[in-house]
Amino acid sequence: MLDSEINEQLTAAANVGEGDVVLEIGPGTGSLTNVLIIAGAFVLAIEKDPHMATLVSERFSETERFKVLKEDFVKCHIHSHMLSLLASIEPSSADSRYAKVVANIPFNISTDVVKQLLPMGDIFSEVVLLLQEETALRLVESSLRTSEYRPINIFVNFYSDPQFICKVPRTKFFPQPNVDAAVVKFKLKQPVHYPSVSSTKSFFSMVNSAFNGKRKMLRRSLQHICTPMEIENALGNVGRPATSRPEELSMDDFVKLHNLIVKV
Ligand SMILES: C[S@+](CC[C@H](N)C(=O)[O-])C[C@H]1O[C@@H](n2cnc3c(N)ncnc32)[C@H](O)[C@@H]1O
Repeated sequence: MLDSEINEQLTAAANVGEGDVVLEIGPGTGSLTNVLIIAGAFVLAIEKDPHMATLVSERFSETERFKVLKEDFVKCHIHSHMLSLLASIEPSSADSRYAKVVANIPFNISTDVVKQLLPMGDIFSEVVLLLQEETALRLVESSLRTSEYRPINIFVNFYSDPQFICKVPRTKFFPQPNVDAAVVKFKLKQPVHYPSVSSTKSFFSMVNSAFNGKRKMLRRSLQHICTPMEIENALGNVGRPATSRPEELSMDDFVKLHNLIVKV
């Protein structure tokens, strides 16, 4: 069972208020759901365990502000569910076209959640998650020239502005796990504000190839795209040395490099 303080922190981090539409993943018995509903939100929850889903649906049967889908988040068509929910709710403010995600997710689906939700800036304004602290730091704080800098950091910054809200020590949980957690907020960019690339698919494919040979220079690891000479010239145009390795390039550098060497 979670300390109620954590549910309050998650709800406050997303600034949940009257009329907000919130997606919750894995409500369990509904302790966070309850805080969200009290804050005035309409909650759409996705719960994989049918028994839990029935329990939580019974718990909130008195309110019209709660709906639960008995589905696995990883296989669920979030986009269509959210669009029909948003269309069914009377808009109370200009911002009510956008929903929020507030969730205390099982840690084993953290990457799936981040990869699925961050590119949904057309329906969500922010995604607030309780993550394992180590994952939170890797997603939010890893920066250039560190051994932790990975394609997922480029992905996170492409689609959002991430913020580490607070650490949640393991002592706040019962039973106590053997890792600490953290609240993280991803403010999602709207699609018009994504960095300008001709194709996101080819952009992330180039970034992944670059990091596949992490210790390799880009002029070697991207040879399947164009010649080493063309890569060196493009790096020069980006203002980077011809011998650059992937961990030396910021997201903006990768965007510029992609636009110079990939013709789609
Ligand atoms: C750590 S979370 C929930 C804790 C709950 N929010 C609370 O405040 O007590 C565990 C819940 O996520 C559900 N769950 C696990 N994997 C899921 C998935 N892939 N999709 C949806 N729900 C999932 C589990 O059935 C369980 O109810």
